[in-house]
Amino acid sequence: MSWAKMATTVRLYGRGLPSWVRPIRRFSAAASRAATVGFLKHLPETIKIVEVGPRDGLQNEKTVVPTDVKIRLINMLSEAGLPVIETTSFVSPKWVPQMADQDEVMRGIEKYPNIKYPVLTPNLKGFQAAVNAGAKEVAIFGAASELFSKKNINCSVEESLQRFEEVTQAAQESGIPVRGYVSCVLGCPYEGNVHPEKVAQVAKKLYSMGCYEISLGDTIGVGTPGSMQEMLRVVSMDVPVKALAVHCHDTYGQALANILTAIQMGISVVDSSVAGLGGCPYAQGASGNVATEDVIYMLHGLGIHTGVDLPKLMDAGAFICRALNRKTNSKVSQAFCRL
Ligand SMILES: CC(C)(COP(=O)([O-])OP(=O)([O-])OC[C@H]1O[C@@H](n2cnc3c(N)ncnc32)[C@H](O)[C@@H]1OP(=O)([O-])[O-])[C@@H](O)C(=O)NCCC(=O)NCCSC(=O)C[C@@](C)(O)CC(=O)[O-]
Repeated sequence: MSWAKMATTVRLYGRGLPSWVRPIRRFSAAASRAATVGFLKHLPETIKIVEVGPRDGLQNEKTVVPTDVKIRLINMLSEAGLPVIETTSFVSPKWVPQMADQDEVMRGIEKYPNIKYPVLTPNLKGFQAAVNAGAKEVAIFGAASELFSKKNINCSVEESLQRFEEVTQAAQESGIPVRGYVSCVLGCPYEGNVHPEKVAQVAKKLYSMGCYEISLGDTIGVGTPGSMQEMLRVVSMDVPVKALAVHCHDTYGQALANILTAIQMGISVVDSSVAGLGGCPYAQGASGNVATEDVIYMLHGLGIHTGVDLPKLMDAGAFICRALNRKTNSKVSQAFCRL
């Protein structure tokens, strides 16, 4: 089925449905019932999706993605109703050449009033450049693993926290909200196992610096519902669960199960990437982030509100996959394509 036909077909979802969609709807309805009466009854009513495709999704692409393609992608994601779209990063172009057009991207996108467009800033230099380019929200990114910190941002965890302190202070003075990331929360490509206590320590420091939300990254996608549950149990003793988000890569196919585990524990913010694009350049072997389309399909099936229009999101996924000459990693988009 062509993308155009598929998009039209998907738009029918919820109205006069063709026969092949009905089983999907029945599954969704059954899941919604399970959400209210059964073992899934403690789910939040609303989940905020943080779309990281334009940044995390593209940063690892070997061929430079043209700036106008990035801008169009972000505009399509805005049209699809994503409430937060991580737009680019103000890091060294020598380290991550793909993000070297951060200024043009920030200035070129259409900024919808109800949507946030945060950017990554590893240090004060990045923060100042981001503000000059019009950023209204930034994110700092640390790790629960020493070796990963060194490879990713060229300093120890302790040094990174000192740099982040400078950023959060400057941000507070300018009234700019800061989000914090902790990478390698369920395993590190260089150190292996990571103790939940170490994750909690870093998360607590970022939170006490003033980060309004801490995104816990399973950078290499090795976690399982068991390790996710244990890590969240420990971290939520130090940081309120309302201030936590999960950021799952899907290397071992565990991302949706891990997200479901997290939301059952009260997490109501989930990071994901359109078409499942992504991977950190300093985490070899890690595959893409969980696909936003698949997360939305699961959440809507559970009767959870996200405000995201799935057909429009799938259009954005189709657009970027065409531009990258790549098949989508979203199972939902693949399934609709086969229909
Ligand atoms: C952090 C640095 C900059 C330190 O890099 P450094 O080399 O240690 O920094 P430095 O202070 O020694 O400066 C060296 C050069 O970089 C420049 N520089 C210094 N700062 C900046 C800046 N902000 N923007 C632009 N340029 C900068 C600085 O001006 C200088 O330029 P030169 O004099 O050589 O021409 C570097 O290591 C870097 O850029 N790393 C990139 C890290 C990155 O983007 N990683 C991917 C994102 S994290 C991720 O994907 C994980 C996450 C968040 O998704 C969650 C998960 O999945 O786990």
